[in-house]
Amino acid sequence: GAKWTYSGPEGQNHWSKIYPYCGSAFQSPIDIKSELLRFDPSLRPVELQNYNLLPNEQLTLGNNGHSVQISLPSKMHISSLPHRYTAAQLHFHWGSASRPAGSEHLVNNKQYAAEMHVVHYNSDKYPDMSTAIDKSDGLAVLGVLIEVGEFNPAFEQFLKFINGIKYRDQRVKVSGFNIRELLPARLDEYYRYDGSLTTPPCYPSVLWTLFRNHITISRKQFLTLATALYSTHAQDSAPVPLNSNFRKPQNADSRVVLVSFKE
Ligand SMILES: NS(=O)(=O)c1cc(-c2ccccc2)cc(-c2ccccc2)c1
Ligand SMILES: [Zn+2]
Repeated sequence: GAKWTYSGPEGQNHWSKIYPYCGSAFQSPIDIKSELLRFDPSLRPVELQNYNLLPNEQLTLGNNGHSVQISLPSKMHISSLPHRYTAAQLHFHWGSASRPAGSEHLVNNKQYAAEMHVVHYNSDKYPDMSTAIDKSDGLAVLGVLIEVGEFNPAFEQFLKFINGIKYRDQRVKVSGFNIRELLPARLDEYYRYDGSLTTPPCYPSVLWTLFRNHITISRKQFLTLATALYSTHAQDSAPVPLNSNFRKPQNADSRVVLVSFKE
């Protein structure tokens, strides 16, 4: 990706100078506060197809300088939305060893340790992700809040290879595994709102689904994620650690956040 960072002279307060949408309405993430919520009984459980990948399926685990991402096969898709949304990739946002809180969405002002995003695009209407990325019904992202707690075996399936992608643009192949195991048990309880990419170019093209329930990873797993990576290339003389890669909460404006659950 182009030159943008989360802090400093190219940090998030300056993104809108190069990427105008970053200063526009309908931005993500937001702090999901109780007063924004409206229960919507029509919100059905999220239905996922082909998330249980077999070990003979190869996935690409990569460091794009801003996050760690896993490419996903196009047979994976969301089938419970008005259009089919086909999976593209998943990636993470996290804090740092000294300041573990690094989720992008907050819930009533609570910031979690990290957040996973599973990015899908509307393959009914658009031929590929780059066509869909700036369309108002282009993308659907599933967000999962992550807390430090119990060890997470599913997380280990890719975390054990993270030392192979320490530097920007490094990639390794990892075996397929059940991506459903990275999600919380309850896919019927979630927040839903219209928002944007949380990174430049910040297109307001995302239908956000943030699951109510968090998943956990161990402190050791969190520290591995928070301390293993650099945002610079291997040959750069001044390595820059990759952590605290989260955008701060944006103005909710007059947006309502729909919820699929009561109480
Ligand atoms: N945080 S996010 O979910 O809004 C997001 C979505 C996509 C994305 C990915 C594929 C198709 C379309 C959009 C890419 C990023 C990204 C993160 C780090 C560095 C560069 C880009 C972030
Ligand atoms: Zn993201």
